[in-house]
Amino acid sequence: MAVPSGQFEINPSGIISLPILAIVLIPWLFILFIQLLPKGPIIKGVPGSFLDLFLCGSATKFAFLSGRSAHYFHSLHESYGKIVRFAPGQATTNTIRGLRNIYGAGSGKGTAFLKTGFYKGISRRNIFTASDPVYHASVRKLFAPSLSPGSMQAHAGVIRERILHLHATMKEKMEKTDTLSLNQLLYCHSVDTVSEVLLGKPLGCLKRGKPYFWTEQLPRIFYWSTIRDQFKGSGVPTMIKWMLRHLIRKGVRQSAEQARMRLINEQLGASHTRRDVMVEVMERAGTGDLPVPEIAENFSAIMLAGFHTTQNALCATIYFVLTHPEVHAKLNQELRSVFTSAEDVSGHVAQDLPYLNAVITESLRLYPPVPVGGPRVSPGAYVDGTYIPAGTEICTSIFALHHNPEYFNEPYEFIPERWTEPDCTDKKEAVQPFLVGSRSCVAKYFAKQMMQLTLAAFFLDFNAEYVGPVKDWQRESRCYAFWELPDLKLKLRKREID
Ligand code: HEM
Repeated sequence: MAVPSGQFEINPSGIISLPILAIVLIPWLFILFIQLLPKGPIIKGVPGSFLDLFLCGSATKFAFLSGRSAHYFHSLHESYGKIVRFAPGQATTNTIRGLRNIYGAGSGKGTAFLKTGFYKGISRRNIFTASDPVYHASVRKLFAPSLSPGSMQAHAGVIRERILHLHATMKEKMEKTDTLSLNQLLYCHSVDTVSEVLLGKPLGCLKRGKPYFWTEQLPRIFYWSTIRDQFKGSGVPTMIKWMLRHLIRKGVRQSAEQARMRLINEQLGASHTRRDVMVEVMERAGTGDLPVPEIAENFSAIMLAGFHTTQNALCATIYFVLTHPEVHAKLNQELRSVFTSAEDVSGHVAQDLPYLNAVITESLRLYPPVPVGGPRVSPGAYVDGTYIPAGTEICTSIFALHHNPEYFNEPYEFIPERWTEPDCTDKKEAVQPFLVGSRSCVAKYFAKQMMQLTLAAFFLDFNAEYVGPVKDWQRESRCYAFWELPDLKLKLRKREID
């Protein structure tokens, strides 16, 4: 009988019979199961899914693979409490004390919760991936002074120039259509701004109309690093690595790295027209003992860490403001009382605007760009009253901490007034999107300044309306280290200044 069009004919002799499939599959699954059984210490007294314990943390693995890890960790805390086992040798906390115990612990030998092997899978040793506290401290000492609040003020003018370029690009596009998707534009803006402040050269992504491939590698690298971490010892990562190398994307990661290092090395040799971060760092490096290739590797790491994080935060804040008309009106009123347009936004004034900063902090609370806290290895210490044996992996889920109902009234609501009303009883110190301690975000003030200036300028220059399909920004986002954002589709009009 002829098979209807669009369907495949099934040849019964051509398919593998069920018993043969079972003979092959069952031993393979059994070996995989044995390989994935926990090899580290068992955490006693920490609750978690009983079923998952015997299924090698497969629910967690699925959550990571499907981009639901932030929500999954939060739901584990809702079911099991403040410290939860999310895989046989791995635990998470969602409390302020837990956060301080893990990330605020000293960096002394034997007392610090050091970064886990997960980071080694991301790239070579640098400020972000290093677990050795001595090496990390030497790099941090070299870069941190140029990213302090005092130093950042000197870059406000450059950031404003980038913003004006962004607005000019948007206005040009608005001549053809009044509806724009801002995701890529804000990504290009973040890349150009971060590279200009750090290296003294905007990469020209906005001008080009799209990012360079190598600027977008980090989420993929994080994704594969997570898979490697979750499936370590099972042979699965080796198989995937082999397939990627030989069959699919031969050398993509390598050429991305080469392109990035070429740019940095060019800038190290170029003459700079202003005192950007690279000029300052190289002056300081003259008296230290970090070789130039190591400094270049660190510039690369710092730059990459800034691209997606700031774009995530900018997009989310614009979405939250535009979907809350009363917040939008209040913010406009504050901005217009001190600035006329994007041309005159200034870092000094923006940093002291209470409502603008409340909007930013509330957005970072609801939608922290790094939602699942960085994993650390316990040195054998108490975390919020529970002993976590040496060698166990533990983290604070920032998303779960920021939504902890013990700390926040209406934790799922966007309420900037939490940060301005003196009577508000919410626990403010529970909001730590940049983490705390010696491994917290080294560029926190840079990120904040970029947000203050970019957002102030956007709301001053445009009347905007959100016209995208999303009703719940958080639920509709996938999380692979950073968020994979929904479409920030806006209907825009240039604001007439009266
Ligand atoms: C809103 C924006 C940002 C947020 C929420 C954020 C958040 C974070 C968090 C949570 C960490 C700790 C990660 C971990 O331990 O696994 C971190 C580290 C780091 N961030 Fe950011 N970040 C932002 C923007 C930036 C920018 C703009 C840059 C650079 C231009 C940057 C550079 C770094 C670096 C280099 C580290 C590693 C610091 C160290 O270990 O000493 N970040 N950031």
